[in-house]
Amino acid sequence: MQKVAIFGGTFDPIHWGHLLIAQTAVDQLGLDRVIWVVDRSPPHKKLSPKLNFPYRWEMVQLAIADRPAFILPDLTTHFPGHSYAIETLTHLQAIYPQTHWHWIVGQDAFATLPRWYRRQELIPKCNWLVAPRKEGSNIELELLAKTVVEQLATQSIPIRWQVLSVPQLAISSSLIRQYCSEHRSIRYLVPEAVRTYILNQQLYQEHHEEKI
Ligand SMILES: Nc1ncnc2c1ncn2[C@@H]1O[C@H](COP(=O)(O)OP(=O)(O)OP(=O)(O)O)[C@@H](O)[C@H]1O
Ligand SMILES: O=C(O)c1ccc[n+]([C@@H]2O[C@H](COP(=O)([O-])O)[C@@H](O)[C@H]2O)c1
Repeated sequence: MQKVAIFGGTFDPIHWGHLLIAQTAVDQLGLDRVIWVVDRSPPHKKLSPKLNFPYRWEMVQLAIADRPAFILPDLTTHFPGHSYAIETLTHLQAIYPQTHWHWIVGQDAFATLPRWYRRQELIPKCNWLVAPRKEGSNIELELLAKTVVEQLATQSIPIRWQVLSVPQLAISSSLIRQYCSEHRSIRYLVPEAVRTYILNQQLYQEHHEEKI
């Protein structure tokens, strides 16, 4: 059985934090590959307006180009609109049989797991790899995980999960967008190819975050 992890996100844009998490998962679990899934239009995110999907997809492709173990499938023909995690997993299971599945999530996304669509089917099918997101937050993450596990237990959903031992980088896509809009450098926050792409395409020149 090969070991594969799915890493889904908006990636608006992809940054070094994402890449470090994926590489840590490969090393810690001995994964054969990580499949990057760029969300077209995540309904759970109310930020506005998201960069068009093709730009976000292209930046992920640039960022992972030198890593054969990182795969970016083109799911647009199968899922032209939004797709939920369970639909993505079911689709990939057909392409990669004989696979032990993992799913990479940051601490904040992990907290929302008890509300994901068709979670009764999805959650038991994967080993959940959780990346801490707040500095010095080991205790906080333990408490969060306890809450998540309890919430799932009340829904009779068993979960296998583990923490990724990743050095925490306080980098977020929103920070990159903010820096761009303030004409600050994003060097060392994103891979060079991504930085050049953002500059050439003049992305994130205006700041549109909604306070919700
Ligand atoms: N620095 C980080 N440390 C740990 N997890 C992260 C980090 N950045 C992103 N993630 C996780 O990666 C996944 C995809 O993240 P996403 O594409 O939404 O980026 P983001 O930086 O969280 O974006 P935004 O700032 O717009 O909310 C999510 O599960 C998120 O929790
Ligand atoms: O399938 C769902 O119901 C679902 C609900 C919330 C989040 N997700 C997935 O969680 C991943 C991280 O989400 P985000 O918002 O941090 O980019 C991404 O792959 C989303 O598709 C999935």
